[in-house]
Amino acid sequence: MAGQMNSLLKVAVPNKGSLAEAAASMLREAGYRQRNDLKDLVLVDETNGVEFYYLRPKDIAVYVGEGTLDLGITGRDMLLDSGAQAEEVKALGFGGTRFRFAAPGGASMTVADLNGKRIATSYSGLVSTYLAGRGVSARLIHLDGAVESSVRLGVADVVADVVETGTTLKRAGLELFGDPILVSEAILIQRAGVAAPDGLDLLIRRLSGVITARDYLMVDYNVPREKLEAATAITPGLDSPTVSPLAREGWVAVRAMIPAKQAQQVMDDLWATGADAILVTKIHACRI
Ligand SMILES: Nc1ncnc2c1ncn2[C@@H]1O[C@H](COP(=O)(O)OP(=O)(O)OP(=O)(O)O)[C@@H](O)[C@H]1O
Ligand SMILES: O=P(O)(O)OC[C@H]1O[C@H](OP(=O)(O)OP(=O)(O)O)[C@H](O)[C@@H]1O
Ligand SMILES: [Mg+2]
Repeated sequence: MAGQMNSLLKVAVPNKGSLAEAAASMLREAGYRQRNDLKDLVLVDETNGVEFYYLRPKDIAVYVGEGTLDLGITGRDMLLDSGAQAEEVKALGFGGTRFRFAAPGGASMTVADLNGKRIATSYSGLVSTYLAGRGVSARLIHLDGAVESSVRLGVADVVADVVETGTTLKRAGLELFGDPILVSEAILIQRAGVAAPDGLDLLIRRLSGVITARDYLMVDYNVPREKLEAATAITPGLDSPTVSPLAREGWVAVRAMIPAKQAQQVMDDLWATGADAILVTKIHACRI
């Protein structure tokens, strides 16, 4: 198969930071080779026709937007901040954050209160676009990190930063205000306004397989035939559940995929309906 490919698909992967490990794990789970040495800058996976470039996550949209690399994994917040000519192809379901304003006593503030304020952020592009869209005029103080300390240290009145658990903000004595500027997660990006590169469909199918295998479990159970309708209403499956005959008179076996987060509730509900031998198993890989 590799022999048929005339050129390798060039994919950028975060080399460090919050997304790096999760991105590499997802690619590994999808069957791609990943680097073992964190100092490697490039890894060629000839068998799968892909070349991985390990780059700073904030730079990835730039490389993809310029067309030097075909695809990249980065954060949605980073893509929008960069202003690069790249677009989101697929959300990857990890690295979830919110991008928020916060200030001391922020609980009583609104976005309109930002007029004339100094806002510290590492995402100046994202914040200036947001403020311009709302007719707010503020001074942006660009910092590379540890933005939460800027207010205490007197260089800013407000911060606009990535929030995951909110612990860092709380420690700095800051309170959130306004709607989230952006809900972010890791995404796959490609150059905007050009045809999809060869190999994109296959990569997406593989990544989708990993996401589905993480989000769903398989449930098997036996149920009296007269309870089948009630039971399959609880486990409709993605398409339709598989129903098979059982040697046991009047009973059938059912198999369906269920959302992993609801597994315990589904088992309780099935049991209450009269099902038994309820088994939940992990999906290792799939193509849906
Ligand atoms: N807990 C988190 N803190 C920061 N960013 C996170 C977190 N979880 C997910 N992300 C996402 O990861 C990306 C930030 O990547 P970045 O490489 O800046 O991470 P980092 O942990 O801040 O690394 P560093 O500060 O070492 O550069 C953004 O898309 C952000 O939304
Ligand atoms: O809401 P939390 O769960 O507390 O996580 C969010 C914090 O983590 C990140 O900082 P990081 O550790 O990357 O340091 P940095 O600011 O120097 O990038 C981010 O910039 C926030 O400060
Ligand atoms: Mg950081």
